[in-house]
Parts: sequence; C-alpha cells; structure tokens
Amino acid sequence: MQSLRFTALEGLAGVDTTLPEHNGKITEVFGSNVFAGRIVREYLSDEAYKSLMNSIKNGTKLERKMAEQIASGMKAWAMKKGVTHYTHWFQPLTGTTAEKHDSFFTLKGDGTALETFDGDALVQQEPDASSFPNGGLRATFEARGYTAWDPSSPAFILEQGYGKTLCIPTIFVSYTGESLDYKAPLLKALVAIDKAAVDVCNYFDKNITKVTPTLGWEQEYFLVDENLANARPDLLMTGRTVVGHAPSKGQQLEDHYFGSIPERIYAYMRDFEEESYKLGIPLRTRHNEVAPSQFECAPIFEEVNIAVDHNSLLMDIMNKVAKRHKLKVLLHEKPFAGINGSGKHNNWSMATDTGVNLLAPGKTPKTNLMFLTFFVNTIKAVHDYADLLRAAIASASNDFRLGANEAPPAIISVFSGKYLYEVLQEVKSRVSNKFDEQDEAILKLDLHRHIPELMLDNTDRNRTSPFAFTGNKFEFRAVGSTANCASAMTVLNTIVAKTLTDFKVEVDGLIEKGEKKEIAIMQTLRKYIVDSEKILFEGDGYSDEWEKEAEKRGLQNIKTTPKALDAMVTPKAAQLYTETGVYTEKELHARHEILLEDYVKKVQIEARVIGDLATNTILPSAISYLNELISNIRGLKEIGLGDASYKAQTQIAAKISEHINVISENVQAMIEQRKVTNKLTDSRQKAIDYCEKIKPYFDVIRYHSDKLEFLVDDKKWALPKYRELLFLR
Ligand SMILES: NC(=O)CC[C@H](N)C(=O)O
Repeated sequence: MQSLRFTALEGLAGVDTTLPEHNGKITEVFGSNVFAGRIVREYLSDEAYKSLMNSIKNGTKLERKMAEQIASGMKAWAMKKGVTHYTHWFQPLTGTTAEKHDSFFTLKGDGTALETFDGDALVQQEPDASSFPNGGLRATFEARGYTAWDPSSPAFILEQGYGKTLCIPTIFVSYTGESLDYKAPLLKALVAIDKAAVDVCNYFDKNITKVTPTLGWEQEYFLVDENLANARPDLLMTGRTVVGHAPSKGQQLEDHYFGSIPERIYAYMRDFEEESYKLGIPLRTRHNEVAPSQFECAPIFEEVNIAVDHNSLLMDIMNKVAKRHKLKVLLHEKPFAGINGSGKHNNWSMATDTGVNLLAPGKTPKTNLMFLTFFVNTIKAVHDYADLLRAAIASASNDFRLGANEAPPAIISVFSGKYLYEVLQEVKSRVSNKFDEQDEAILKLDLHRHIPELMLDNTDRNRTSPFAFTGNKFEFRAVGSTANCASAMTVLNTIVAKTLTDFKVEVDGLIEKGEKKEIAIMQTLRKYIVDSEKILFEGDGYSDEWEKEAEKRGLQNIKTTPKALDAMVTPKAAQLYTETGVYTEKELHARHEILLEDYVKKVQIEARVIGDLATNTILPSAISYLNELISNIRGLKEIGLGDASYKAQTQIAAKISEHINVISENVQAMIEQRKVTNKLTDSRQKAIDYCEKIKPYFDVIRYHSDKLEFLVDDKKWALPKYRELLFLR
C-alpha cells in the first residue's frame, strides 16, 4: 500500500484555492454576532441597560430582576438570529475553551413546548465538568464546579455548520469559590491594578477614576497542508515534528518574510478574518513571518479582559476554518526544529478614563512625570518579580522556543530604548538628597526636552528582548504562541499593581515628612531606578555574552519549565498574590500542581509518539532499504565483482545499520526510564525527571533518525519531509 505521504503529495495539485465570497466592507459585518453597543441598547430597557453598564464599569453585582431582563433581551436577539442553544463559555486550565450547550427549548408541566432563557441560566450554571484540571481543589466525588457570568465580556453567537449557539463568557470556580480557570484570577488582577494605578494617577490628575490595562496580541502560526499533516502522527499528537531532516533551503534567504501571501493561504486568512469580524475581534494586520509557511495576524489593542477572550476565540476559529481549506494550523511554539518558532507577543499598556495612555510620553513636563512614574514602576515590577514572569510563560512547548532561532532567551530583562535609558540615567544622577524644588523644576524641563524626541517611529526596536518598550507600550515577547494571554496578563498586572501600591506608600511617607509631592515622587523614582538597574539590557539578547553578563548581574536563566514554576510557590509569591487578592495560597499551590502535571503529560505523550514513530515507521523504512542494499551487494558478489564495486553500498549499509541500533537501544532505554519516572509520586520531581532524564533521549533518537532520513531511499521514507511540509501548499 502506498504511504499516506505519497497520497498526500499526489492530492496537492487538486487543492481549491478560490477565495470565499465575502462582504466587501468590514464595518458591515463587524460585531454583528456580539451582544454589545447598539444591539444592547435596542434589546434592553433603559433601566436594564444602565444597570448592565454600571456592572461592567464598576464590577457591581447585577440585581436578579435586571439579570432576568438582560437574559430575555439576549434571548430575543439570539433567536432572531436563528440561535437554538446557549452555553456558558469558559477557559479552563486545559489551554482550550470549553462549552456545554443547552437548548432554549423546554417542556412545561402541561406539555407545552417553549423557548426559555432566564436570569438564573444567564448568571450561573453548574456544568459538573469534573474532568478539568483542578490541582486537588476538587475531589471527583464532590466535583461541583460553577460557571458564573462575566458581564464585562460581551455575549456572542458562534456559528458552526448548521448550528448557532449563544455563548456567555463566564469564569469557572469550584463549589468553595476557588478559581479553576484563566479568567477569574485575571479579573482580580485587573481590579487590583485599577485601584493601585488610580491612586498614583491622582497625584497628577484628580479627575482620573479608572485605569484599564490594554492588550494587543500578535498571533504567529504555521500552516501545513492537511493531508501532509495527517501523514505525520507527531504533528497530530503533539503539534510539532519530533523528527525531520533540515531542508536544503530553510529561512536563510529571508524570502518568505513579508513576501506576497500565497493564494491558498490568503483565502484561509480572509475566511477566518471574516468569522472574527462577526465576533467583534478587530483584526488589523496579516503577513508572512520569518520561517517558511509561518504567518501572523494581530488586532487593534483592546481592554485586557476582552483581548484575552478574543485571542482564545480566534485560536478556536483558526482551527475550525483551517479544516474548510484542507489546511492544518500549527499554533505550537516550535513545530519545526532549526527555523523560527512562534510567539504571541503581548503589547501591554494602561489607559485612564480621561483618555490618557499612561505609557505614552506626555506633551507637558507634568504629564511626562506621570509617564515616567508608570514607566519606572513597570521596570521595578519586572525587576522584583522577574521569576514570576518567567513562570507565567513556562510550558513544555515554549521551552523549545525560548533562546532558539529568533526568540527571546529565558532570561527576563527590560529593553527601554536609548532615549529613555538616558532619561533614567539623568534622574539617577541628578536627584540627590539635597534635591530641591528648583532642581526639580529644571530636571522636569530637561527631561521634557528629551522625551518629546521619543516619537513612536524614533524609538529603536529590540527584537531580542523578552520585554521591550516600544514607544507607548511594553511588548512582552517571551509569551508563546499557544499560551492563553491571561497567564502573562495576570502576573504582569498583579506585579505592577503591587509595585504601584508600594510606591504610593513610599511617596506618601516622604510627603508626610514634609517633602513636596513632586520631589517625593522624583526621589522615589530615583530609588526605584537604582534598585532595578540590573534588569535593564539594551544589547543583543540572543548572544552568548548576554548569558554570561546576566549571570554576573545575578539574573536568573531558568531554561526549563519544571524549575521555572518554582517561583509560583515561594513565600514572596504567596505574599504578593494574597495581598493583591489575586490568588489564595491554596489556589497557587493547586495551579502549580496543574502546570507540573500538564508538563509531565505533554512530555509523556511526546515520548510515546517518538517511541511509536521510531519503531513502527522509521526503523521499518530503514530496514527495508537496508535489505535492498544487502541484496544488491550480494548480487554484485554473485556475478563475481570484487569489494571495490560495492564499496559505497557497504558503507551506506553499515551506517544505516548503526543508526538503527542506536535508535532501537535508546527507545528501549527511554521506555525503561519512563517506567521508573512514572512511579514517582511527587509532581515536581516527576516533571524534573521527565525533563532531565527522558527528554534527552528525544535529541539522540532524533539525531539518528534524521541521519537515516538523509540516507534512506526517498521513496521508502513514509513521513512527509520538512521541504514538503514547509514549501508545498
Ligand atoms: N519577526 C519576529 O518578530 C519574530 C518573532 C519570533 N517568531 C518569536 O518567536 O517570538
């Protein structure tokens, strides 16, 4: 039987690349499936509308009567659009989104069939959902988990094939109130930063009453022909290729980056964009990324909460729409060795209700001081809690990306850009104990002269930094492409909230001692700059010198997930999270446990896939070719030719045979090691064992498999090759 590889290759020519028919104007479809804006106004009474808006703005609880009215408005809108079912839509710690559909349809006691959706169904559900990761927070026999409506993220309609479902964004918590998802802690972090940032803003402007962090993510991904992907069990099971010889041409010519978008890919992009627009996801950019077959899309920034939901939704849509185009989208951080991986850079800032971006340099000396305050506090937060940011981006898949081919290293540092670096140095050298009002006024003016030079296109970019200032926001580049942005956003907003709170205490302390407010601020900023200087790095983050320099500075460089996660369960982390109200200690430990278990499972699956592939696919291909060589050598001998005539064949046969043996021995050894490791009961130790004792086999097996791929007759190789996966579509 012909291998799937060749069937897939033959099928490629027949792929349809025609563009789907779409409405020309984005504004005509944008948000049409979202219960927001005009639609809410239209379907709700003034009273219900006001109370919903109030709940969104101030987080106040909705009265039951209002919830009833809102549910009825939502149902009317949804049914008009042909919706039959509703679901509480949530983001459990599995990394994907979850939904369990219920129909509006009910039978009353007297047998009347009705469509209903009441306030209770909107506000809270008990989906059971006992199989989601919970880190010991729930025993299965008391598996109650609740989903609770988050009014700050609008309801939307998911269209799928024939069906339409009303989705209510919710948080997912245990019976006793512990969070079991990505969203609940995020919302708490947003409350914490709002309070802390408003307090600090009020030093400068009393009119500011709300600060909302914003997020603009960039989603990188790969696309592979679906049939080719189906012939790669590793892609299907793990999202990455565990073997594969490097193609002769990779990304070295940089001819794919920003190149013209291939027709078939363009059709796919246009299609998932259209789906996204209907759901109010404001996608703006699309382009070819650096690696062959790698692409990127990014929306206009939004409030963090909404942006997180939109990214989770988008990943789901991208997967579904890819099927229509017979493509497979790879969101994994490192689907292919030797070329770029994929990130999900998180562009983060904070906006006030007076319309000011707190990380945009101001127009006047006074607003510049406000900018500087938030800028320095963010740097201090990253400095003090770098280990938590590292933990926030840790995953089995991101471990393959960090520090490899154009991805930031595992060392957390901040890039400020030349101008702001100078500004920080200036504050450091000029603010002293004797610093008086006059000095302050002059410094402020001097800084103001400096800062306006910082036009957006004037700031230098540093792609090698994990956390870079880019003119009016910070770009957290270390976040991986499969990640739920909520992990990074929860940590970042929490640590900045905590730093701002401490900052206020220090400044108020100085004011109480009789210092003028602005001088107190400057002095505290100076202190923060000095304290956090070692986190600032303007150079090449990819270089070996930086690793050495970072070590000298005492910065952590934890390359693997199991140990990076340790930061979550230190006394310092417990204090931070309990003080800000984001996690209880119990929740932190549960989350730590869940992440370790996730790591173990992912590496375990990879180990199994590698073992299977080696035994069932790679070795048989090699042995089959080896047999051909042997009969060839035997034949040449039989017709009386001497050693010299089959020298090459003998050499190739010897090499193949050696690779076969090494692979076979290592697969066996890996299986034996797994048996030992699986017996461990401590999750951390088990994860470390998987990382340090099992993963190293992957590299050895891969090395020898890739050598075989190079030696074995192409027709006998069953797995689609890198050149096919990356260049054929
Ligand atoms: N051009 C780029 O920004 C490359 C980013 C890179 N793909 C990453 O993993 O972060």
